Amino acid sequence: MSKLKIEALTLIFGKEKEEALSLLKQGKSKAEILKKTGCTVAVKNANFEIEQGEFFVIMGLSGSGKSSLLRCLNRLIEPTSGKVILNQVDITSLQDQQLQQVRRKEMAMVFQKFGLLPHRSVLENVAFGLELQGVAEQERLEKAQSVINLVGLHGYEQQHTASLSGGMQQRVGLARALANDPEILLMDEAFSALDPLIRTQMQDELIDLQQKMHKTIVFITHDLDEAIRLGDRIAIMKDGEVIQIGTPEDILTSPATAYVSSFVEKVDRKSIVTAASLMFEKPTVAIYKKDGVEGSLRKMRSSGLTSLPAVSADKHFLGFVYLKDILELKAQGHKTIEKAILRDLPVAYPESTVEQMLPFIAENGRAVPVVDKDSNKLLGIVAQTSLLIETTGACWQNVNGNMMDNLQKEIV
Ligand SMILES: Nc1ncnc2c1ncn2[C@@H]1O[C@H](COP(=O)(O)OP(=O)(O)OP(=O)(O)O)[C@@H](O)[C@H]1O
Repeated sequence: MSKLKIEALTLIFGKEKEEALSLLKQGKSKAEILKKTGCTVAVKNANFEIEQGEFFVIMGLSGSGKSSLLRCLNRLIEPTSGKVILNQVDITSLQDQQLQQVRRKEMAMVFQKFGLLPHRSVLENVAFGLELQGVAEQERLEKAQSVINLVGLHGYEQQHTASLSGGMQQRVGLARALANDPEILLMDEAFSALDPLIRTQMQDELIDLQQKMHKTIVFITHDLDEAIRLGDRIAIMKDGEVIQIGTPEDILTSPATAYVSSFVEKVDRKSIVTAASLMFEKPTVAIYKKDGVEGSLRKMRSSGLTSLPAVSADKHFLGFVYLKDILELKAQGHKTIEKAILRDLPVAYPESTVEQMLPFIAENGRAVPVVDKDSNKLLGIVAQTSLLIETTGACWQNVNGNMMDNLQKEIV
């Protein structure tokens, strides 16, 4: 069951919203609508669901509509059309008072510009939201103290926020949002103003916090590296449209458009792309002992590969077999392949990353066997070419994609 469901959400800025909306429905572009009506389509027909406890990142360049979309989620901006369904309730239909409740209890927002009260102490800032809600002093100070500890601000309680560094101020902003114990955290470019080192540290801490607290987080960034580090899933926006939603690996390995490809080309994929997305899932190219020397030669001839994995009758990975060794056995008049199986080779698992598979790059170009961790059954093989291409950062879509297709055709 989804925590948050966004249905056909559109946001238009400007006076002629109705006309703009109807032009949008006719398929007119953002630029055409701006020209005809003077209205800006900030969000165009967004549809997606966010799961309870998910870290959901919305990524896009400046002006792509991220902040507008985020602000529609708690109705800081009223959507022009569409629904935002939180825990099965459409919050676009709520009256002011109920909406206040949702904002206070269920969603909290953390901004890039920290929005703190500069001349109040850290403790007072963190307790501020609770104070607005009329929570008694003792209780609010206790709650504030516990989140202060959680975000690593212990010892800074009495300092004025104006005297703190950017990173520390952002922690105060985060603590203030957490003080209400909201179900959902909305974070708008929360770390963008921070120095790179502090930013990475804050990202790590947020991941830790998320794991401890199981909050649902909607996080906006214009930085794909940050999106990939943080997101369980990433939504990529362009010109008000969500053009792709997927896990970081989905987005890196199957970019939906040329636009997304152009982004992902620059990303270091080694720690993200896994064996699961690189492997041929057809261990039909594997050799069984019963194939013997002649059967092995036939499989090698038809696959065009000079080394193939050998498996037992129930598909457990045994080792690799090389063409030259099989030819030698044939020359010696052997019928069985037992002596040619090169055993005790390292194996990869579906979740092994390219980085983890780098030591497998062998001079002789042997493919990497991918096995099930529990059963040791062969699931597929990753070609050395795939590993090399991922490692050298060549354009996966253009080079590897076609090459893999061709190889796959040859093998099947
Ligand atoms: N209050 C407003 N009035 C009119 N147009 C607006 C308003 N706020 C945003 N826009 C326009 O809506 C579009 C989306 O802007 P938005 O700020 O949501 O994008 P963004 O991806 O968050 O960008 P940034 O990272 O720069 O904040 C842009 O074309 C922007 O100019």
